Amino acid sequence: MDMDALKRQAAARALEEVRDGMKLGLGTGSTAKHFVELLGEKVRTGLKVVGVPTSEVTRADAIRCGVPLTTLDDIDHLDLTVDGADEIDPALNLIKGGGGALLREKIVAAASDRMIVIADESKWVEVLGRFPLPVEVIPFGLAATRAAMDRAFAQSGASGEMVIRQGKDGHAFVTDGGHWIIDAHLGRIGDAPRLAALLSVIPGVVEHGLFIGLGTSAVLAGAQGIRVVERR
Ligand SMILES: O=C[C@H](O)[C@H](O)[C@H](O)COP(=O)(O)O
Repeated sequence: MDMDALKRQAAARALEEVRDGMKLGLGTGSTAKHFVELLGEKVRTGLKVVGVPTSEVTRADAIRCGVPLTTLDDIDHLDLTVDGADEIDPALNLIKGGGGALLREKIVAAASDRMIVIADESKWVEVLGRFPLPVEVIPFGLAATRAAMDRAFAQSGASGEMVIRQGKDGHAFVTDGGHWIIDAHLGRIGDAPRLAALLSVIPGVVEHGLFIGLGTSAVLAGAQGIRVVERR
């Protein structure tokens, strides 16, 4: 079975958790896109929900699929967020932001009672870090921010190259919030909660892609079927 079919299976399993009247966070990425499409099918057959998209791309997808939308300016709390991830560890800590949407994704997940992470099995890892960690930064003062990030990596026992993400046009990739992304190639993040705390206090860091304690369950689709992992 191809990867895309697995992603859709995970999305379909998460959809089973959606109830009438729910306020939903709508994730970003190729896996979350399946969820939005399947949710749209349910809405067309009468399901009443409202969604908050985590990116402009997801907003456009949701509109195309007929999913009613609202914002976290109009409501302050969500029942459930369904989103993908770049890596998931056994504590359900995540790396997110491969698609550049980590800031809105984290705001939305933090405003939700529950976050279901949907993915194919390839995203499951014992230790985070093989996937480059996306860190959203303010372009102003970038050298100073990079130096502070380097110190944070060292203090948490990690190290690696930092690369400013480029867009298709060859210029710096710009997030929906107007910021840049540094991808940190750390290889191994031995203490993800500590690194998350250290990165969070750097002034030029807007947000980082470590999601600690936000995922409440993961739906993983693989060749052997679907596995649901609850956070302990
Ligand atoms: O910024 C993007 C998001 O964090 C995505 O949820 C993540 O990159 C996973 O995307 P995909 O489902 O396409 O692998």
